[in-house]
Amino acid sequence: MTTDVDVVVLGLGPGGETVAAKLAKAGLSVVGIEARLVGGECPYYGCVPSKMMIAAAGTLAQARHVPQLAGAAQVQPDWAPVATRIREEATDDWDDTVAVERLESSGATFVRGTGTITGPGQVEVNGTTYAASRAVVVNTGTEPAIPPIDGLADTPYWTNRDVVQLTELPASLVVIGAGAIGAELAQVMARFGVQVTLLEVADRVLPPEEPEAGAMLQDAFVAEGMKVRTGVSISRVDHADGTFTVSLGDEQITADKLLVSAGRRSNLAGIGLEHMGADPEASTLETDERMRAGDRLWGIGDITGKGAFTHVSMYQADVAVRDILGEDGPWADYRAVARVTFTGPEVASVGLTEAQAREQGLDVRVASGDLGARGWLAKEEGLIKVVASDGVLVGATVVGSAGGEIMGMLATAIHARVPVETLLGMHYAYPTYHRAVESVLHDLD
Ligand SMILES: Cc1cc2nc3c(=O)[nH]c(=O)nc-3n(C[C@H](O)[C@H](O)[C@H](O)COP(=O)(O)OP(=O)(O)OC[C@H]3O[C@@H](n4cnc5c(N)ncnc54)[C@H](O)[C@@H]3O)c2cc1C
Ligand SMILES: NC(=O)c1ccc[n+]([C@@H]2O[C@H](COP(=O)([O-])OP(=O)(O)OC[C@H]3O[C@@H](n4cnc5c(N)ncnc54)[C@H](O)[C@@H]3O)[C@@H](O)[C@H]2O)c1
Repeated sequence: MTTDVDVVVLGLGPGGETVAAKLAKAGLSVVGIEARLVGGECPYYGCVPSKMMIAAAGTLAQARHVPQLAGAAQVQPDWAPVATRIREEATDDWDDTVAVERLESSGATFVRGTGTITGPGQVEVNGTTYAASRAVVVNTGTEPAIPPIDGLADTPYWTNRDVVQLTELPASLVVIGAGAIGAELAQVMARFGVQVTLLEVADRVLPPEEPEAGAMLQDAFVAEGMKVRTGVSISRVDHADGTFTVSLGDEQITADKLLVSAGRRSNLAGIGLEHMGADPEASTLETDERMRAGDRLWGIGDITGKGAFTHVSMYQADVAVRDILGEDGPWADYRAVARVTFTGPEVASVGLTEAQAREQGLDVRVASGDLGARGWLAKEEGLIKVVASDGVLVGATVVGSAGGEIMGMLATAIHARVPVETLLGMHYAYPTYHRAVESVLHDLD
């Protein structure tokens, strides 16, 4: 059976859901296809439950800061309120009825199932072919990547999808991978009293970020009692009698549970991209500034490789919507992609790192400093680093409890190409955290 529509959206992560709803509201006939839950990884297994966990763990950390500044406080962690909030307030017990109703109320048709592109503009799901006259928008996202470590595949390891569903915590946990997922979840577990060992193959935690940021975060992890091992090579993983054993050559690390957070794999293979002229073997879907990936084909979200973040997926969704509706831009611009790893301290960054700016052959100036008066008042260590070229900022990193918020002004400066001279002429309220930006900018030359 074939049904004619204007647009098919394949995969309804944050971007796909946005595209489907906005195009339907604009009057197009839209079918949205989702194999699992409408909204994708972020609301059910990613950002939302993990940030609920982080808010709870951060509260414990604040209470533990009391002796340094204000006397004594007793802290008795309990996972039950976190598990309940995730179930009842965040995920509706992993039920997307509300999201499906929201989508359908926009006028879109929803189909639950695994869709496959079978020809130009044609997507098949559950035995029906939808023929799109205007666009197929692919937003199929990612799955946890499981590294090819001997023995690992045969063990009952966890991924982020298991950790967010926990009702009880283990006594001990090994975490493989200290990217954003590993760093955030490992610290939550540690703050709730789990004995955590974090293993990272690269020479530092959060390898894509500035080395100074990774070093500061690693120190914070160790100060909170986590074991952190960088530059490791895991030779084997075993599971017997309820215990995981992770072998680093001759050395063995044991724990009750194992979390694999070693990166993500794009859901591109097997979805039939070759029928619309795209490479089905590629790890990312190549898109232009309008998010076009071919004739009548658009791609958005993590699969585009432009930053695996909810806000990037939704930004790209808006670009694709404008293009499909025949509107003018603005088209996609990735100079000032902002990102925050919500650890304690937060690691927030925007634009290029110093190394990336140098690789691009830019005439680079850098400066860094601490959190100034506010950091001293709060007894808080932190870092602000800026990367400038030709009189404007091209990158910045902030490490601190309010790192993501301080980074906001730096993102504006990079996005709008505000000259450093102009930034130096503005007012910075005393004693805010962001006032430290001014001193760092003064050190640029
Ligand atoms: C633990 C964790 C924490 C995170 N925290 C943050 C954060 O704080 N901030 C942030 O910005 N980002 C965060 N992220 C990343 C964020 O979740 C993703 O960038 C975001 O979900 C955007 O993904 P997406 O739009 O590409 O699609 P996804 O959310 O991956 O959704 C894609 C959807 O497509 C469906 N699908 C796949 N193939 C098919 C098919 N053939 N047919 C039908 N449906 C299909 C899938 O079932 C899925 O629901 C986090 C991720 C994780 C795992
Ligand atoms: N706060 C946020 O915005 C947030 C939070 C979580 C995730 N995310 C997004 O999701 C993406 C995926 O996160 P992720 O942490 O899974 O991936 P990642 O690629 O960022 O990190 C994976 C880490 O695992 C390490 N690794 C890989 N194989 C290993 C091995 N065999 N042994 C030891 N270490 C190994 C890698 O070197 C890397 O540092 C992130 O890049 C980010 O874009 C964002």
